Parts: sequence; structure tokens; C-alpha cells
Amino acid sequence: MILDDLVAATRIRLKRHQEKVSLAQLKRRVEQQSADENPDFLSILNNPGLHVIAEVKKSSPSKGTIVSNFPYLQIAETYDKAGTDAISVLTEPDYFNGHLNYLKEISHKVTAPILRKDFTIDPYMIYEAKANGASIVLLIVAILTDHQLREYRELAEELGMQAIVEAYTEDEVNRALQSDAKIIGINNRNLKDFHVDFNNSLKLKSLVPANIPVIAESGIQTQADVAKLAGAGFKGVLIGETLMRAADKQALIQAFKASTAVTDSKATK
Ligand SMILES: O=P(O)(O)OC[C@@H](O)[C@@H](O)c1c[nH]c2ccccc12
Repeated sequence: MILDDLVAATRIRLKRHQEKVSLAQLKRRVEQQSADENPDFLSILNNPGLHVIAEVKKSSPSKGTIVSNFPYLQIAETYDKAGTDAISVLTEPDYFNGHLNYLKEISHKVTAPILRKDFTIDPYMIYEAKANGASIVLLIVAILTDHQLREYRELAEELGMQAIVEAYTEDEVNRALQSDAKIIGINNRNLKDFHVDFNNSLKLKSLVPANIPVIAESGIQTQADVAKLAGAGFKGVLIGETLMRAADKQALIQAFKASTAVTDSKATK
């Protein structure tokens, strides 16, 4: 099962990182950062309309190499200029070809909040996210206990960040809610076999009370997809592959935003 492999690889990597940089050192780096450094993703999400989270991702276990040319700084800057609401940066090296340095370098170049996209399994990784410029961390319900979900989200919030709590099944959405998640992501991709079902997020959305913003993740390709999700009340869409493959990323982000606006104005009439 691929998720187990990902978690096992993350455990090994975590240990390596802990040997290089101690938690105490990381905490000192975090303390030295200014308090108002992180843009507030939750309030951005609560603004009217649908928000685009654009992902910087070279490859994935399901798709292999998505783009062979990967100027990650330039890609992130393009996303930022296009007015994307947040930028997701893969830092997982073994299966997604990500790197922690991508996060750090990108954070110096953009104003949008940055999501550290990784398999968070230890508080160390939350401090590490913060120390390297993230404003948001991902907490995947399938790999964490109820206790960890609550504790890790609270830690992220104490550090001035937010957590997207990611669910794939009805049971996981309920666990996310029980953990008092402030932002819920519903993945269309099953991380156990990588099967993508665009309707998964649409199907589970109604389990979440309207005051909690929900983000649809994975397999989002067209303006029609985005309009459908906006119409269903999603506050955000997380888009990786489609944007990574797009020749004109700025135009596509703007088109996604425009397709949303049409849906919104129709909805309010
Ligand atoms: O490239 P896509 O299909 O647009 O998907 C983006 C994002 O949702 C996906 O990368 C993702 C969702 N949850 C994750 C958890 C770990 C790693 C990656 C992911």
C-alpha cells in the first residue's frame, strides 16, 4: 500500500533531518522570525469567491515525471503574479521529487501564503515548515491519530500557521470535524491506490457545516470543473498537474478565477 511506503520513507527522512538540525535549533530559528510574518490563509479563504491554491510539483508516484523542466522559483513567481491565493510546495523528496529548500527559496520570492505539502507525522515537521517559510501545513487524517490531529493543528496555529486537514472518506471527514479542523481538504485521489474520482469531494462536501471552509483537491482540470466546485460551495481548489503542464499558467489561473466569478454572480441573483 503506497501510503504506508510514503510514511515509512518519511520516518527515515525525519530521523535524518533530526540528526542534522535539532528540534531546539529549529525552535530557535522559529523564535527569531517576526511574529506577523505569515499571511493569514484562513481569512483569505473566508473572503467571498473561490480561491485557487496552485501547486509546485515536479513528479508524483501516480504520474511519474510531470514536467522535466522544473524552474520552481519562476513557476512560483508566476503563480504569485497571477494572483493565486496560496502556493502549495511539495517537499517530499522520495516520491514527489520535492525538497525543503524549494519551500525556503520560494518563500523569499512570493507574497501568497505557502502550504508545505508533505506527510506530516511529527511536530518536528511543523516547526520545520515554519522555519522554512510555510504558512500552512497539511495534516492527512489517514496517517494520524485523533490525538495527533488535534495536537498538530493546535501547534501549527500556535506558530501562526494554519492546517489543512485532509480527508478522503466519510469517516475521515468526520474525524477531521471531531478534531475541530478549521480548514478541511477533501481529496479526490485515494492515497492508497492513487485512483482519482472527481466526484469524491462533491459527494462528501455536505458533511461539513457551512462555517468551515472546504478545499477540493486533485484531478481538477477544466474551468467547468472549477465552476462546478464553486457552485457546490467549496472555498478553494488545490490544483497541481493541470497548472504544471499549462504553457500559460497565469492565463489559466485567471481563467479559473473568472469561471468562478460567473458562477458566484449567478448564485447570488
Ligand atoms: O496534481 P493534482 O491532481 O492537481 O493534485 C494536487 C494535490 O491535490 C495533490 O498533489 C495532493 C493532494 N493531497 C496530497 C498529499 C500528499 C501529496 C500530494 C497530494
